[in-house]
Amino acid sequence: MSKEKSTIIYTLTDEAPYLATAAFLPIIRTFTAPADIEVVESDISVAARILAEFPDCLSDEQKVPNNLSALGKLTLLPDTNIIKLPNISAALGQLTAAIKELQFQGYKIPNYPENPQTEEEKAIRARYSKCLGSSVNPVLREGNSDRRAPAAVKRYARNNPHSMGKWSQASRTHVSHMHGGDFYSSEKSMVMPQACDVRMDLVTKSGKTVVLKEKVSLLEGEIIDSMFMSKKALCKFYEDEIQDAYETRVMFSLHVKATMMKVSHPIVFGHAVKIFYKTAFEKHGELFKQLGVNPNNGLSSVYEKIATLPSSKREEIINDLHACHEHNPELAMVDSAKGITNLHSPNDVIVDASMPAMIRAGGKMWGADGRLKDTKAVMPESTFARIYQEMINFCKTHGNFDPVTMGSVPNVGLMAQQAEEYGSHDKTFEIAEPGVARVVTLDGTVLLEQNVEEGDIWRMCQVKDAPIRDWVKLAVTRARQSNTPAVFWLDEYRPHEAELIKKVTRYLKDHDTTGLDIQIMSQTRAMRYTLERIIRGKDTISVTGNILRDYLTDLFPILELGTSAKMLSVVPLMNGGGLFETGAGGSAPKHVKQLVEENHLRWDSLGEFLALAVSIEDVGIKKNNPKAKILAKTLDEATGQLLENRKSPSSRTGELDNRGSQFYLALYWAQALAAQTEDKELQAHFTKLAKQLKDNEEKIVSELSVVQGKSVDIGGYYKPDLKKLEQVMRPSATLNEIIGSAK
Ligand SMILES: NC(=O)C1=CN([C@@H]2O[C@H](COP(=O)(O)OP(=O)(O)OC[C@H]3O[C@@H](n4cnc5c(N)ncnc54)[C@H](OP(=O)(O)O)[C@@H]3O)[C@@H](O)[C@H]2O)C=CC1
Ligand SMILES: O=C(O)CCC(=O)C(=O)O
Ligand SMILES: [Mg+2]
Repeated sequence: MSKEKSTIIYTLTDEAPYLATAAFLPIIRTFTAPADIEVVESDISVAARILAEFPDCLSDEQKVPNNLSALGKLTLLPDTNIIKLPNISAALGQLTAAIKELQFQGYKIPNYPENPQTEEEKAIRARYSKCLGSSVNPVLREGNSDRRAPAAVKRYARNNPHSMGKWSQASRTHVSHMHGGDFYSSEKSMVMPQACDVRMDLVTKSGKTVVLKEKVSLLEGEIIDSMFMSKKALCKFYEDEIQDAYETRVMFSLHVKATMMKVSHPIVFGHAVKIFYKTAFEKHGELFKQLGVNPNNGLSSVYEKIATLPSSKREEIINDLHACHEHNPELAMVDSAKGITNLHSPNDVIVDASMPAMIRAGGKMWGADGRLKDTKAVMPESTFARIYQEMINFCKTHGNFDPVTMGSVPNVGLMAQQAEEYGSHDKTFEIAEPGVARVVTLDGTVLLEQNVEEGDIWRMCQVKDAPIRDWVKLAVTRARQSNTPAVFWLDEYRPHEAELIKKVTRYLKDHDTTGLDIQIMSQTRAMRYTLERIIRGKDTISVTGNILRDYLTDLFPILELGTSAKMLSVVPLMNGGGLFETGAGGSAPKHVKQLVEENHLRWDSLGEFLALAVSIEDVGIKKNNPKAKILAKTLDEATGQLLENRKSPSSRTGELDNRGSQFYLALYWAQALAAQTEDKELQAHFTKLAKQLKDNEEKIVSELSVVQGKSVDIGGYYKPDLKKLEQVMRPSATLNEIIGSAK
């Protein structure tokens, strides 16, 4: 075996996964040390990213390195091995809350200038905007996405089916999307015949040329798209849908992804807020403007900004807001107990998680009275909304899916090198005045142009040729390795996808596809085809663009497994390294609340366990490290044991939680290492650990459970205090002692 030390980089992120890491890292290090694998941390939490942007405001002790940028560079190297946990893609409310907390902790960073006037304020805002929305994933995902439910996980779900709401043919739940004026209907696309630099500008009706983006460097073969969403059409759509929901007495809900589509979707969300609360916004428009109310941050922005007003004025506004509910449909709730609606904050309802939850619940969402009801799920962009309607149609006809018998839908997703929507963040603009929006080469040739009006959202997306080739290759590899049909979900009527289809057809010829079943279908057909197979217990790989990668890898796992936390989520980096993501879901804010209030962490670290196994296996293969290979294999066995013995965390306080589940993983892993005979050294080492853990099982489990039920202090939400966190997350002295001494 090579004696070279290998490194796995373990990211520190936010919220529940960060809490879980505080307990899990010491365990990991105890297991990897004998295989000469060093596990190093890299803090890419939203708090760390903010601090890294403002070294000039911090004392020397407070300064932190820009880990994200360093990791971004490492993703280009073949040796890189990163485990990436879910992180906050901050909506503005989350960003400002994090800033406030850091200021409170003594970091002298500036306030977020919501309405920057001076050059200095504009510069501060530009720095903060680097921490907004999806700003980690597009940097690290230098490869395409391979997400699937491992066999043991699928088997567990079949043997222990989660609850599923019943679908009725009489359900009135449906999806509403725009039929014109959205990105889909305006999209133009082209393939770059050669590399060149372009700019994005607006030639206004009054004859000015406003440069919106000075330079975008494009490569030969790159697909670029220009598209816009019409503000007029969007507002008319909302008016009609709100009225329709009111007349037909069905609940209204809005589903966007304001975090990942960090420029366009907050605007899309804000228009819904302004239209739903139209009379109040009309009456108090001037005052709201003065106060700096930003509807793109949801109704919570109104409540926040009016807090300083005299109580009589405040009450008047609140009454006017409430009055809007009288002539409007009922709104779906995020938290009915607290009166928090679907329009409260743009990061409360994130489409990839919210739509599957609704479909799993039989097409229902919570009403203000705490009851589940049918809903009009409004998703303005028609591009992908239709897949959900297709699934709803299917459920109405066939009833709910059965986790015991249903097949599986792994995904191969295009996302490398800021593909598609990931690359649109700095190329999305709210148009200030009517004119022609253009993508122009620096020598003046117009490549794409469209007429836009004030308030329209115009954007450019791009996808480079190399990621497309890699994506096709990954699809063929997965189809071959799993002997499963693969379907490219591509719509020939969408200009961007028509170009993709041409490339896919061409690049498929580079591979031996004999005996493989690989097809290309529009999204709705692909959904229908996949569902016809799923109810027959058959698996189908979905090969999709970036948005559907995101949507489908929550949708199918939530239906199949009850959660997307149990997904294996691998990003084979294009230059040979590996990015191993954990699960396919987010960072579960409500889990933190439960920990702080009741000292119970329901977060399931199964995603981390699965990611760790493939990450260690990667070390084993690339570094020719047989001990690592054994560690990976036995970790997989341990994960299987954990599922079989039902040692996953429970959601109920007092029962086994994340920490207990991690203890069992350690026990089963040590036992599996003790049982193997390939490596005597590892066997001897872990036999002792396995015995100690087993002998103390009862004591450890009791130490982990006795602390539950009381509130705890972790010293911060976005930047917890390390000592306090360690105390809370590692409450078993016995376990700590055994893990510490075994290293
Ligand atoms: N890869 C990434 O970095 C991603 C980051 N995010 C970020 O995460 C945050 C929250 O996003 P949201 O859309 O609310 O989605 P989440 O996936 O965080 O939450 C939805 C629900 O899913 C369940 N869940 C998710 N993961 C786990 C797990 N490991 N163990 C147990 N239950 C789990 C929980 O439901 P319950 O408790 O009811 O069982 C949770 O409340 C946002 O800030 C978002 O930007 C979102 C997606 C991906
Ligand atoms: O990048 C993000 O903001 C979210 C990513 C996500 O939801 C996913 O990868 O599933
Ligand atoms: Mg997602």
